[in-house]
Amino acid sequence: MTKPLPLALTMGEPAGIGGELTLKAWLRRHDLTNPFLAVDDPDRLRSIAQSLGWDVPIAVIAAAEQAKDVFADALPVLPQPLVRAVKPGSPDPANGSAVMASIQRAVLLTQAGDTAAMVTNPIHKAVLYQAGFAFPGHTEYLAHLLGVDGAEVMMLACPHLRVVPVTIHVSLAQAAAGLTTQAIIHAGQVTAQALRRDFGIAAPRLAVAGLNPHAGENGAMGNEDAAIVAPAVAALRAQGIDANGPLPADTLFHARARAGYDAALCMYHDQALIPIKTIDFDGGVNITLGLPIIRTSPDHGTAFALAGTGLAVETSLMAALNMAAAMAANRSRPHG
Ligand SMILES: NC(=O)C1=CN([C@@H]2O[C@H](COP(=O)(O)OP(=O)(O)OC[C@H]3O[C@@H](n4cnc5c(N)ncnc54)[C@H](O)[C@@H]3O)[C@@H](O)[C@H]2O)C=CC1
Ligand SMILES: NCC(=O)COP(=O)(O)O
Repeated sequence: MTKPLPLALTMGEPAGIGGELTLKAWLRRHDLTNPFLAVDDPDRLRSIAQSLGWDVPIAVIAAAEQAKDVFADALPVLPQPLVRAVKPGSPDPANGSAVMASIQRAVLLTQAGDTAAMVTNPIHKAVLYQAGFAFPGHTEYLAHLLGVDGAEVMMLACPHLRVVPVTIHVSLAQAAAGLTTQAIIHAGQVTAQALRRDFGIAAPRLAVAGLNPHAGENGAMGNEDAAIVAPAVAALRAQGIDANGPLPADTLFHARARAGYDAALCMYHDQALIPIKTIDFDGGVNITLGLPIIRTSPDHGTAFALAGTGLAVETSLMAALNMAAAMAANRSRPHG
């Protein structure tokens, strides 16, 4: 049997928990579907492993194809040197160029088909902005690198819930002011396609949350639900997508409600992310839909206070690695 293609795992913010999560994921490699390679600085990974007393041999590789042969015995690393030595918890914007280069190289590897998908370790947005990063996060940066600006859709998934924030990294005021029927339709179309292609759900059901309390209460609590959200639901239904809403968001996430849909379209970041991070912070996966490649990520951030302690929980990264592998396997299967 041929070995599955490796996944490309980025460095993330080097002062955060990404490095130790990468090492922990390799130590738990028997729980992974696919091997992975780290696009990272081999010296910093060696130094974290040594300081934590973890036995992780590092294999510096020159090409992705070498990863699957060494993975059983060593962590394969495509070298991406840091600019400055790192102190855990103390980020240095001088390393921003290496953080961005790691993301760019993972994109290129996956675009070329050398890796099955890319998985990103968390970046620290404010630190990267100081290094000239001009995007709200990976989601928008990846769309830009891949030439599909505006097509990106963020999904977060755990075994009990999938959520899609229609507006993403903007203030609450901007989310309300900038919400459009077209953005909801786009998110619904991309989500329905992903549920079919990547998650094997033949007839996906979408729940569409309202923006306002009680989905506007017939206009008494805002007119956006009737004026913006309801027309989007109607348009999605007219395209054959099983969408329902606008539904009051406060009653959308309890267990009986969740059984009624495959993904919830939410109108703003926290409406989507609070329920999933509450239900399954340690198992949530962030997925960028709408790209020509597969990208997943743990649902959490850089957790500076934990960096260097070895205490960061690796399960969200493990879930991201296995979800990327499962999505790649689904995409490579012939669809009737
Ligand atoms: N995909 C990405 O690159 C993401 C990046 N971020 C960025 O991370 C930075 C820090 O964000 P915060 O809001 O502080 O969120 P955070 O997720 O880094 O931390 C929130 C809380 O969860 C804990 N935590 C996080 N990950 C953990 C893990 N694996 N094991 C155990 N405990 C964990 C932290 O210690 C902290 O108490 C920000 O710059 C944010 O933008 C946040 C989410 C995703
Ligand atoms: N709140 C989710 C988050 O910050 C992840 O963003 P991204 O870096 O995956 O775009």
